[in-house]
Amino acid sequence: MTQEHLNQVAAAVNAVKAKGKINHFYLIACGGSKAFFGPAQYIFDMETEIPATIYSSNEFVHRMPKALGKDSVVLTCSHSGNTPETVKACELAREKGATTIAFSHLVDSPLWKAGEFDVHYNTKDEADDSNGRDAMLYAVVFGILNAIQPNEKYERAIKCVDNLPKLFAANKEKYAARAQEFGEKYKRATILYTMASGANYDVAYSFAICLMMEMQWINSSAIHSGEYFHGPFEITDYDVPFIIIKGLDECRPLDERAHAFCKKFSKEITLIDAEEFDMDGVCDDLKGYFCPLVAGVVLRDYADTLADHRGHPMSVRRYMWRMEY
Ligand SMILES: N[C@@H]1[C@@H](O)[C@H](O)[C@@H](COP(=O)(O)O)O[C@@H]1O
Repeated sequence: MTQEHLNQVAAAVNAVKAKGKINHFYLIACGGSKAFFGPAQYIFDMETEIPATIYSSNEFVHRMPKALGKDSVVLTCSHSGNTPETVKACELAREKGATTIAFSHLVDSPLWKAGEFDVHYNTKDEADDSNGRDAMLYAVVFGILNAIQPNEKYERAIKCVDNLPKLFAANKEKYAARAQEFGEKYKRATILYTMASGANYDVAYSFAICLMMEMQWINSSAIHSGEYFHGPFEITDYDVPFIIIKGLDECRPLDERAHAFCKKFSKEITLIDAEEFDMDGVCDDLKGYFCPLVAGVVLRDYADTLADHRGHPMSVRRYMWRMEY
């Protein structure tokens, strides 16, 4: 991580540390940026008694939770830095006296100006992943946890963040052939469901709403592995494709159960079993937390090869950023 990035993390963490009391962590963004906060919410939930809630930005703007105030910590993210509802949410939270931390790829963007503490990240095509979005988020999350309830576990987690580039490269390589196979097999698919739970649920969610619906115009929906049995499993059939992520956290039994049922009736399951991930350098008690980051990188490659086989670039949009909405 560059010194500049380390300074940004330190400023955000120190601001949270300086608060006498924290009543709530609010994690606010839209679409893929909202999904980015999923694992962070899971970590806060498992590691501290302070509640952490994810909001879609516009819902936050319209709801304005009652507990929001000077004791709150608000994390926002906008890749472009320009999504109006995210900027507005950050402005309102700051007006209410909350400590606002804004993640964005774009320095000096409207979100950057709205947030009190700004954290920049690189995209995956730039420089290296050590200043990437996942690295910056985990450095802030574990930094905050270590500041408010010091624990050597968080120090190990912060060290693991430096290991992310290696972890990502190893797993991309490990899954490259499977990604190719997936792209070829499903290039004519008209629907692709994703299933996961726990820390990985939002990886399935962003795969469905961003990578498939937004970027490939393929019908998709993320199904929570626990919720599968409460409605969605009725659509299971031999020709209905599912991507199932089996995670490494406390919720893995939910994924196991969904997979065990689904494979009886669907012949179209793409299983991403995190037990197979190369997690070299990640301590056992942290694997569940780092797993969604690896799953995200692997699934991005699955989507990229699919796009390639379909001849439909991931960058094409019909409506997004092209008109008023
Ligand atoms: N795939 C997502 C979209 O779902 C989302 O609407 C957008 C939010 O934008 P931003 O992160 O710039 O606020 O980001 C990505 O492109």
